[in-house]
Amino acid sequence: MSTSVGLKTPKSANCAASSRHPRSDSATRVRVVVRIRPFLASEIVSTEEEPTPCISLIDTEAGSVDEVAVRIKDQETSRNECYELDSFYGQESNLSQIFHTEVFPVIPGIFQGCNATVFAYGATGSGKTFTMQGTDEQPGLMPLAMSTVLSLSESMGCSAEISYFEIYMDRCYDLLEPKAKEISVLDSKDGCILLKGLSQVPVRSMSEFYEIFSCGVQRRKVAHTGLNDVSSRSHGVLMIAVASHDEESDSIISGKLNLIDLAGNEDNRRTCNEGVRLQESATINQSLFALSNVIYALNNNKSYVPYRDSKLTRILQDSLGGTSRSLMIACLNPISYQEAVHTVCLAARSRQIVNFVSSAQKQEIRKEKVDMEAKLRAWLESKGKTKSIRQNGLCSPYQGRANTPKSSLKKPNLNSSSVKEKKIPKHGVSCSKERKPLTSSRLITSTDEESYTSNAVTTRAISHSDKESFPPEEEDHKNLDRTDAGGSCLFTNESCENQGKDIKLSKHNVDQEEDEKVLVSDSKACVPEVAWGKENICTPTQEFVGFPSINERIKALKNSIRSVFSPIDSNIKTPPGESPSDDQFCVVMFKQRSPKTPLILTGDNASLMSATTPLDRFKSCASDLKSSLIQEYLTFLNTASKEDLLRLKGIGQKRADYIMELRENSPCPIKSLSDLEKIGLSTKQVHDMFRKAAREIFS
Ligand SMILES: Nc1ncnc2c1ncn2[C@@H]1O[C@H](COP(=O)(O)OP(=O)(O)OP(=O)(O)O)[C@@H](O)[C@H]1O
Repeated sequence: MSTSVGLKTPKSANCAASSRHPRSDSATRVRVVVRIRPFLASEIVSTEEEPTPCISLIDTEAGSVDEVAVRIKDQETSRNECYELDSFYGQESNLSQIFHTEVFPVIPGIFQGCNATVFAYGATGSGKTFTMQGTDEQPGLMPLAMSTVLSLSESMGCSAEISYFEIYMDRCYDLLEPKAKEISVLDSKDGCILLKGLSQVPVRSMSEFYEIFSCGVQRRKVAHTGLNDVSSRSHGVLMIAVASHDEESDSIISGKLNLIDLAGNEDNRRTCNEGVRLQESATINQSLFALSNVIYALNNNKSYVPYRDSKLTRILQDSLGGTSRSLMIACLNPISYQEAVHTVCLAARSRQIVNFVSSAQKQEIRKEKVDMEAKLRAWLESKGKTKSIRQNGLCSPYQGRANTPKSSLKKPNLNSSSVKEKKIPKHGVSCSKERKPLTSSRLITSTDEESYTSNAVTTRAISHSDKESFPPEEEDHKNLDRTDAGGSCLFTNESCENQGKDIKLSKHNVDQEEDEKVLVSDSKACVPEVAWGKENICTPTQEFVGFPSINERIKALKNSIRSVFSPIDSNIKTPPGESPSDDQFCVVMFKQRSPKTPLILTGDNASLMSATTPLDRFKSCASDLKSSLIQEYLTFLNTASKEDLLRLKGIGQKRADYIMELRENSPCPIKSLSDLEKIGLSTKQVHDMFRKAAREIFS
C-alpha cells in the first residue's frame, strides 16, 4: 500500500473550474472567507436572549459581489475592527451551502490537472473540524468533496484515491496505516513533491470512504490529544487524488484536492500552556504563520514564496499557487473577540486586504478629538492648571523628537513669553462623548494585558528639578529620558471605559527632586493629552516621522527604574485629601487607538501607596516597570525603522520585512504580546527577549 505520492501538474493544464468559481481573476490568488460557528449550548447564558456574535457583516452601499466587509466588535469595550474578505458565512449558514459556493467550483479543475487546497483555519474550538468533517446529519466539506469527486470520476471514467495524514510538531505521519509511520517529504528531480511512504487508497464508494477515513480520524484523535481532549494538535490533511486519461496527448493527467483541518492557533498567554502542550502550540503557531506568509507572498505576487519554512507549506508547494486553486475558511468562535481579531487579521493579511477604518469611524474619531480638546481646556481652567501647563508643558517623550531640532528639545524657558503660546495638540486623547465624571479609581497593576497596546504615548510635563537629574551630555535625551523619571501611577476613570485611552498620571514636586507623589485624581474629567510647545505638538504614533532608537528607549527605561527605586512619597507636601500643587508634574499616558479601560488611582488606592509595606510598593513599581518595558517594546515594533528593528535581538531580516508589511496594512499591527505570534515569535522567545532587555537595563 505504501507508495511515494507525487502528482504532476501538466503545464498546459486548463482550469475548468475557473469560469465557475466566484472569483476567477487569478489562479494563484487564495480566496479567504469567514465562517461563524453557531453558539454552543454552554455559551448561551440566558434562555430568553441569545448573545450577540462578536463578528457581523457590514452593509456596504457599493455592494461588491466579490467582497464583503465584516466588523469584529468587543461587546464589553466596544472596540471594533473592520476587514474586507471574499465572503461571509454567518451562524445560520450550513455546510452544504459553503460547499456548493466555495468548494464545488474547484473540483472539476482537479480532473484537468489543477490541484486545489481548502483550509479550515481558526482558533481552538472555532469549528474547523466540524466544517471539514461534519457529522452524520450534516456532512462536512471532506465527505461532500469526496462524494462529488466520486460522481465525476464515475462519469469520466477516472479513478480516485485518498491519502490521509497529519502534520504534528512539523513531522508528517500517515493516518491510514495502523501504526504511526513518519512520512518523508522529498523533492523529485522534476520539481514535484514526493511523500515517501504515504499510503494511497483507492476509493470507489462513499461507504468505502467512510470506512477508511473514520479509522484515520480516530487515529488522529487518539495520537496526540488523548481521548478526553477534543482539541486537534495536528494539521489533518485529506488528499483526494484523481487520475484521468487525456486522449489528446495520450497521457495521464493527475490532480489532487487537499482538504485541511488545520490545528487551532492558540494564545499561549491565555491558555497558560506548559510543557509539551506549549511546544505543540508554538509549533502550530509557527507553521500557521509560515502558511500565512506563503499565501501572502502568492497574493502579492512576491518573487519569493517561502514554501520551505514549514513542513505543511512544503508539502503543499504543488497545490498552492501556480494553476492551483486555494480557499481559506477562517472559522470563528462567535464569542471571542480577541480570537476573532487574531484569526481574521491573519486571514485578511493572507488575502492582501487591509484593515480599514470606515469614513464614519474616522469622523467619530475626529469628533472625539475635538471634544477632548475642549474638555481639556475646561479641565485645565477649572483646576487652574493652564499656567502649569504653559510653564512646564506636557509632551510625549517620543513625538516630534526625530524631526525636531536639537535646540527645541531643550527644557522650555519658563520665563520666556514664547512658552505661553504653547498649544493644545491637534491630536489629543479622546474620550467618548458619553464620558461621565471621574468618580472611582483603582490602582493599576500594569499587568493587565489589555493595557499593552502599541499606540500608547507617554506625555508629561517637565519640572524645574528635572534639569538637575540629567548630566549635560544627556541634554539631547532629556525630553525622552524624563518620560518615566517620576514615580508614576496609573489613574483610572471607570466612566472612561470603552474610550480606548489609558491615562497615566504622576506628580513630581518641583522643589524636591526626589519627591514623588501619587496624584489623587481630579474628579471632573479624564485628563487628556496636552503638548508643551509648538515644536512638540503631539501627533498620533502612526504619524511619527522618526522614532528614537532602542538605546534611547532603554535609557528612558533606566530612568524609569531610577524613579522606581527612589522614595515615593517621603517628602510629600500635599496634605491628605487635597490636590497636589500645579508645580508638580503629570505624566499622561494614553492609548491612541486601542480602546481600553482607563485606570485612575485615587482614594483608597492612592493611600495604598503610602500605607502598604515597602515590599508591596516595590512589587507595584516593578509591575509598572514591566508593563512599561512591554509597552515600549510593542511601540518600538510598531514604529521603528527597519534598520532599528534589525538591531533588536530576535528580529531578523524576515521578521523585520514582515513587520513592515504588517504596518502597511494597519498602522499599529502589534497591539499586544499575543500579536507577537503574528511575526512568528513563540512565547518563550518573547520572554527570552525581555529577559535580555532587562539584563541590559541593569548592566
Ligand atoms: N456549524 C456548527 N453547528 C453546530 N455545532 C458546531 C458547528 N461548528 C462547530 N460546532 C461545535 O463547536 C465545537 C467546536 O468545534 P470543533 O471541534 O470543530 O472546533 P475546532 O476548531 O476543530 O477545535 P480544535 O482546533 O480544538 O480541534 C464542537 O462541539 C462542534 O460540534
